[in-house]
Amino acid sequence: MYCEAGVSEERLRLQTYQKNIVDDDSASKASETVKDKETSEASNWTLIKEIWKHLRPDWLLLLAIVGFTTLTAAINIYTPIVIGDLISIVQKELNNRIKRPPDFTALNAPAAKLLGLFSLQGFLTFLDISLVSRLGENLSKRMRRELYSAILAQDMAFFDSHMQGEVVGRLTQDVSEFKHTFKLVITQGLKATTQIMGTGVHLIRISPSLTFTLLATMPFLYLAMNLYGVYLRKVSKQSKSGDSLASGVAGEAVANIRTVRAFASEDQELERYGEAMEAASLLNTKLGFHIGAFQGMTNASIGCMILVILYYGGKLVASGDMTGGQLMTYMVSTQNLQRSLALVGVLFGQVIKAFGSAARVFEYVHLRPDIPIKGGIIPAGFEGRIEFRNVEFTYPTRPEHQVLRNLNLVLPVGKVVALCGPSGSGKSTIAQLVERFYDADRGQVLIDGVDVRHLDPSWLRRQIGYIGQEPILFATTVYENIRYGRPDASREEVEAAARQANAADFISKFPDGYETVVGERGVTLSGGQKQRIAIARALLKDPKVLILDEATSALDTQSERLVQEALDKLMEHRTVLVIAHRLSTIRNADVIVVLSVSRKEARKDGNVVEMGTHAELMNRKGAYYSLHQMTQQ
Ligand SMILES: Nc1ncnc2c1ncn2[C@@H]1O[C@H](COP(=O)(O)OP(=O)(O)OP(=O)(O)O)[C@@H](O)[C@H]1O
Repeated sequence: MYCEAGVSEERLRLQTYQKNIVDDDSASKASETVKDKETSEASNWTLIKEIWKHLRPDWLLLLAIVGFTTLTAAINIYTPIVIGDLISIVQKELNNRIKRPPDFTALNAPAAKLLGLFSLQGFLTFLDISLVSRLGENLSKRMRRELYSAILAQDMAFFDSHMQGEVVGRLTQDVSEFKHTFKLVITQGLKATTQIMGTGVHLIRISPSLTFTLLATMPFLYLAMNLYGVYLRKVSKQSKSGDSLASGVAGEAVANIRTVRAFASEDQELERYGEAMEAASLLNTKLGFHIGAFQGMTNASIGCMILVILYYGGKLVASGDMTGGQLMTYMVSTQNLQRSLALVGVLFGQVIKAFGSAARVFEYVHLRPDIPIKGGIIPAGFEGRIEFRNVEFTYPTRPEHQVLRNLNLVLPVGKVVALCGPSGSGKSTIAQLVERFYDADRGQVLIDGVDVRHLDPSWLRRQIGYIGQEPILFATTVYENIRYGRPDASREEVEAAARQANAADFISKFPDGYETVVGERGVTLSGGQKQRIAIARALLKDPKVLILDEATSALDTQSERLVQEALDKLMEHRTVLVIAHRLSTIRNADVIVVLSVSRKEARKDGNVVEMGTHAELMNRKGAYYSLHQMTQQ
């Protein structure tokens, strides 16, 4: 069927994928799927440019935050100086207390200054946090929008080879993680960096030679951090993929909980999730190891810096180029510097992770689908003649299995063409090619004589109505579900479509009528009810071409009668392609096409075994006749 095909391949792919990411060190290799064109490693610079694109609309807000943060950092550098002044006054009064009684009024000025600084600092912190929160939300909103629109624009081959949970995970987890780190970097990181620079200047003023000795070691440290950072980013991306795959496994089971329950396969699902978690946890542990090593090295480097100060500063004091007090002040300032550097180190680890997340977000954004959702010719009129000319087709996710071979088929305007044949013979595939969910590998699918590849896909899909065996409804009201067929339809048109589809009666019996919420995928409705809502939706869409994929096969006789009646109305004056297993439903079709899975049976080595009306095919006593006899037994 349309949606369920390829589930087993998906699992196989998942297992291979998990094995890859554990065995293989290369994140890009791990994320390769059959039809994966995702770019492996976007450079940091490209990522920064992407992020900036989403930040630019808020540049004023960003500037204000940078200004406020810098001011907060300046206050943090200045406050110890005022505290020092205050201590000096106390010290002075202490020294003079033998000569005269202490005069505490001298304390008022620095105390008032401190009060002003603390109040300003509090106010700036409030501004910073609230503005950064706003900026982060705006940024993540834009990223999510762009990512979601990129996901929705992907072709079916993409959805065949990516797990639902993994795709949605990028939209939720990855964007959230990026947003969280972004906010931290803008507030804490910026402040720490400014403090590092401010304290640095302060240190140069105290002792230029000692400070330059320290600075000389910096480029080596920077280079080492950068090199290790590149590697960390790769490991981080792998670990994120592992996490997403685990959520994908759980998401799939929860989405298909009815099947899981019916097969009592809860334990099996738990085990599958456990395996995925195990793989993810191995990768996360590896990441933790490297982040630990990175931070350990940062701390050790800072310790070495202190040693340099003591050693070199001690020599300066001994040679009379520096006082003991100055060395003390220098040490205290470097302690502040060390704290800021440690914070930057911690943030650096987070930034590495966040870059991994951003890379995963923008990976999909840059993925160009082979079949776009829009663009191309929009013909002035549309008759509805469909032709398959020498079509060959293989699903991209299963290149070794050719599904359609030399298929030639015409769906005349306003006629009903029925496809029958064994399971796997390609009936649904033909329908998917009409909708251009996939492109033929060779040959052409022509709509009114124009190759579908030249037509605007969204225009084409608007001309086609599809009713499947298990209609998918959205978790909203009956009314909204019907109106999905034509969002600008009026209430009267929606109700008229429901009446035509034999749905008005049961809808009016619901206490909330058209406002009844149908639950996820329409679970609160019966199969026949869902089917009639889907028919009402299709009636409202009023398509020229209709595809009925085993639309009544899952229903009981009573329900089938109601649905069939509705379908008969829907089929009037349209080109209809019926996919059927039960031959009873296609007796009246204008043309019946019998397909085969095996090459031997088919004409000219293609898929079609026989073609004709019911009477012609019965007289021929060939494949259709045999199928008919089988269903009669
Ligand atoms: N998305 C997909 N990716 C890979 N292979 C697929 C996909 N969908 C279907 N197939 C394979 O293509 C072949 C034809 O499938 P299709 O669904 O068209 O058959 P069908 O005649 O409609 O079968 P059924 O009557 O069981 O619905 C099958 O071998 C199937 O496994």
